[in-house]
Amino acid sequence: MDSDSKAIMMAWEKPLMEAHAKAVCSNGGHILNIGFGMGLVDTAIQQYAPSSHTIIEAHPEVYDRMMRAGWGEKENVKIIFGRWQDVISKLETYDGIFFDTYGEYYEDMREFHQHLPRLLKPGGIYSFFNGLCGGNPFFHIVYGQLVSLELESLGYSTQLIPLPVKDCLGESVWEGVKQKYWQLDTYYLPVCQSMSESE
Ligand SMILES: C[S@@+](CC[C@H](N)C(=O)[O-])C[C@H]1O[C@@H](n2cnc3c(N)ncnc32)[C@H](O)[C@@H]1O
Repeated sequence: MDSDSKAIMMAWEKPLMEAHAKAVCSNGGHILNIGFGMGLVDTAIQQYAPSSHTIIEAHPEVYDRMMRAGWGEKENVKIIFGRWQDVISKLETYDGIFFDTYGEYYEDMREFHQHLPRLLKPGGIYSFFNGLCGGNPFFHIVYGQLVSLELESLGYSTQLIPLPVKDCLGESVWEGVKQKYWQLDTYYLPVCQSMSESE
């Protein structure tokens, strides 16, 4: 929750983050996650014991919380503090990449996608938190198509895997929250792969 009671990440997303982790860790190897938040996806990634697990986080309070929780001492974890835009030159290549800087704009994610061909190894899997227009079923599908087309122009095919979320989302989840950022019954989990690999 931010200082204005606007939700930016909530515990109901745990099963979704577990599904994202499973997708990006399906080849094992070296994993990159951008945006630590509550650490849900990173906790799930750790369960797959990747060879290396790089986390980029920009918010000083989130970074402090990560350090206090011992993330800095995990053997296979490398934490890069800063905005991904400012630290991208420090990155290597990865077998799995997850991107969730929710709070940033679509344009930021779009800019990140331009770096995928350099960051994602051949055969690697990319996924991102698909909260695009999560309050409107029509525009959510439109955005899903748009981002798939943009990724296609970079050489990636995108599968949007439907996951039912209605049961995780009773009214009590939103008590005290100003803006429901998600109002749909189905979450479409993106799984992107180079088109030459997925043929
Ligand atoms: C919604 S949370 C991520 C939640 C995470 N997927 C989880 O499983 O808990 C978004 C995170 O991205 C971070 N963030 C936002 N913009 C960023 C940027 N430009 N570079 C790096 N981190 C950023 C925020 O500080 C926040 O911790």
